[in-house]
Amino acid sequence: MRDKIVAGNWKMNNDLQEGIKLTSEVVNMVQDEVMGNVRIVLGTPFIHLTNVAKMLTESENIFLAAQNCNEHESGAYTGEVSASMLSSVGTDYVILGHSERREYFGETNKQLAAKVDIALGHGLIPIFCCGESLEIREANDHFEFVCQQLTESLFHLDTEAFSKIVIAYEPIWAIGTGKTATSEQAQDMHAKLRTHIAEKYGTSIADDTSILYGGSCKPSNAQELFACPDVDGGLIGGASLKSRDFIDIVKSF
Ligand SMILES: O=C(CO)COP(=O)(O)O
Repeated sequence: MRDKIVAGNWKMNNDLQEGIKLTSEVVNMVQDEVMGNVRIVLGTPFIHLTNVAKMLTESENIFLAAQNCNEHESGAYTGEVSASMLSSVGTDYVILGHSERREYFGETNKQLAAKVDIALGHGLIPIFCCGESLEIREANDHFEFVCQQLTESLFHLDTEAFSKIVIAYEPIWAIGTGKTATSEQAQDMHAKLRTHIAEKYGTSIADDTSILYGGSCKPSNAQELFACPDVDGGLIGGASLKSRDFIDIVKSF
């Protein structure tokens, strides 16, 4: 059985006080309201991790994610943060290969393969992001493009290591644009990715891999997206910055 996951990606938003306030609102809502069996993940900026980790010690179903890690173990990489540092402060997940990191920081599939390895090596669960631009979709190359992102960054893993990975499909044209993929477009891609995983690792591993959708997911469309058989949750940007919206998305399952 694969996990249902709703992960917030705060991106570069919230100072420490705002992050603490948002976290405490989420923790309280999760305590007070009835919700299904969903793993909730807070993807905070690095500087929040230590504080937020301490706030989550009592919460069994709320987990902590970083938004990136460096691919090297340690050393002279000024300004970077290592996977072992993330683990040492209680981080559970790390978002890797977000399209913003690919676009603005030049991250490549090959580099991401190294980030995935080091993250797993330090006990972090990668939330591996993939997704196509509008241009690629309009050229009808989107299935091939996204499958290749998985092949090049993940398919060197052995079965045991791959079974830990969470995938997030985020079509670039839907991120922060208010333009959500239709549930049919999301389902088609998720099914395609699951088949691609099955061809490499077998159907049992593919069936157990959580594949999240991201891109303008909000309370008004989450229910329809999460009802798709191959959509196992969401990676939420803008709507994760408001506790009520974020929790309403969690409750859309
Ligand atoms: O990039 C995203 C999550 O990683 C999606 O962002 P939005 O939900 O703001 O479109």
